[in-house]
Amino acid sequence: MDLRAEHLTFTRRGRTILRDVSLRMERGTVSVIIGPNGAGKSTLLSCLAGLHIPSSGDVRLGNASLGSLTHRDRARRIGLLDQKADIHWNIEARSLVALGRLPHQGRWGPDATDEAAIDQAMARTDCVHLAHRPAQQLSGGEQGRVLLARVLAGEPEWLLADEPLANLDPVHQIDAMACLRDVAASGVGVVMVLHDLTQAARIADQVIVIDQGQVAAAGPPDAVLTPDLFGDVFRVRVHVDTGPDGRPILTPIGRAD
Ligand SMILES: Nc1ncnc2c1ncn2[C@@H]1O[C@H](COP(=O)(O)OP(=O)(O)OP(=O)(O)O)[C@@H](O)[C@H]1O
Repeated sequence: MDLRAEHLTFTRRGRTILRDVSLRMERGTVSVIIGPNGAGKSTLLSCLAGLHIPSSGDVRLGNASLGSLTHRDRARRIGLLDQKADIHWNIEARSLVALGRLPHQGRWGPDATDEAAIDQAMARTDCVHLAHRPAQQLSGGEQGRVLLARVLAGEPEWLLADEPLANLDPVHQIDAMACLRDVAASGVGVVMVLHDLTQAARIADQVIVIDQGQVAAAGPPDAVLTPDLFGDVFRVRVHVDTGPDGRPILTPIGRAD
């Protein structure tokens, strides 16, 4: 079952933030959205998660319009790791992760399946030792891992993540990327916003470039991440190297203009 934006336009306070965006993402693959600041990437992710209602066009999950799903069904099927997911109240890290199971729970609270999903999500994101720490007191990177665990605990069909590597140190960036790749390999559709071009080139099956609210390009990394794109959309020159694994390393080295 795929996730599609069909001629999606989103207007807010008289400004058109997304214009006629059409995209298709498949389960079991990783799609990475890149683009300059303010291009509309986070807004697009919110539309794909069903949090913003399109001004025109539609977002469809298989044959169903997102707008036709109940909140609970949508929450079960789509997990969103938000860029601005602040932790506003004092709660232990494990209890925060447990919130990710809410769409699955009956009236009697978490059962053994829920507890196992919570534990597994915390293990995958290296958070087990943080379980009883107040989430507000964790570092930015630790909070990021706990919040990723919360989304994973919900075992969604679709995992949408806005800059999931923000604040993570190198080893946890590598672990998070491997975790998201594994999640996709298990059949989940992963869609994420990244700023790091090298990480995008390494993990993406499909790279989606958003510029000024429109799709500038979409396709496999090799086809999309070209010198022309870096110059036209990002306005930088990029040095391309090949890593020991044969995959590209992309380093912005100067302004294009
Ligand atoms: N609540 C809002 N009200 C009005 N305009 C908004 C709102 N949220 C976002 N915008 C505007 O929509 C545009 C796209 O914002 P968005 O956050 O989607 O961009 P982005 O590509 O994710 O940027 P960044 O890389 O800086 O995170 C920006 O011009 C932003 O100012």
